[in-house]
Amino acid sequence: MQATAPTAPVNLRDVVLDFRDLTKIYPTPTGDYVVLENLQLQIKKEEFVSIIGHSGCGKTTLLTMIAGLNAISRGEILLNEFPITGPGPDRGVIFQSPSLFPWMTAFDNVMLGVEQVFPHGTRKQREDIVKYYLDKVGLGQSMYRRANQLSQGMQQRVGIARAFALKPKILLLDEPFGMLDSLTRAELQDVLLEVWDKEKITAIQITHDVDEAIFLADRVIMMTSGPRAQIGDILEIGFQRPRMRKEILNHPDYYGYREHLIGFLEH
Ligand SMILES: Nc1ncnc2c1ncn2[C@@H]1O[C@H](COP(=O)(O)OP(=O)(O)OP(=O)(O)O)[C@@H](O)[C@H]1O
Repeated sequence: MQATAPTAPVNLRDVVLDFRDLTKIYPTPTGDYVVLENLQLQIKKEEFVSIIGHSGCGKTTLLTMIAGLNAISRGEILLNEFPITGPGPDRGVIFQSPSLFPWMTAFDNVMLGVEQVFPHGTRKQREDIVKYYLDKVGLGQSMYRRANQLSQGMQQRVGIARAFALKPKILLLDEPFGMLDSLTRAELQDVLLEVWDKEKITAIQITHDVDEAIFLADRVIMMTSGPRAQIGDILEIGFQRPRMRKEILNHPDYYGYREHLIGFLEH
């Protein structure tokens, strides 16, 4: 299928990430594997974007290139007009598993990153940042418990607190709730949206869950299946913010959005 990217023109002043002819090729023993080819996309400041697509189409590849952790083969990604060439504190990542130091408290796990990003503040200022975000994700009473004494959902709350506490310009989320049961998943979607609504940083999230994409995103980017994956379609989600789960589920547009996404994935 030849991909098109039917999207409304974006005002260039609002663009924070600009993907220009982005191509990724992995060398393999049987020859080059072209995962993404000539991908074009613009993401706006303060936008929440979800990316969905079949397994193996290149979503994580795309996210790790934005993070600067995976080399770009051809084309470029401009971040505020400058090409991405490596990782930096302007981009924060939340992975499926938050990789905490198990013997350290939730507080110390977040503090570790905050000390690196804000070395010039006072100890008190750094402590206030850590406490503020742990409180926001609902860990006000548990911040001095060791990470290995926390449930998976609580550990991911620490991951969310840590990512926001480092004050990135762009938040990259690689299936952050993929390992959680559906109840915890819904809880953490609410937590994420609550913190994000206050901070309004640009967020790009990979998910396999169409309901999650609709609940969280301003736009859902649908990727075609690889090899040579591109943007197949883009769906604008018009729900007002802040979003309440119950209102969204009862909204007359909800099932139209859902059918659009499922229709694309089943195509
Ligand atoms: N380092 C690598 N070397 C060679 N091929 C790779 C490498 N990393 C990923 N690939 C291949 O590139 C393709 C895209 O992988 P990627 O992990 O980006 O897909 P994805 O859409 O995130 O998949 P999933 O939804 O299953 O997580 C896959 O076919 C994968 O096997």
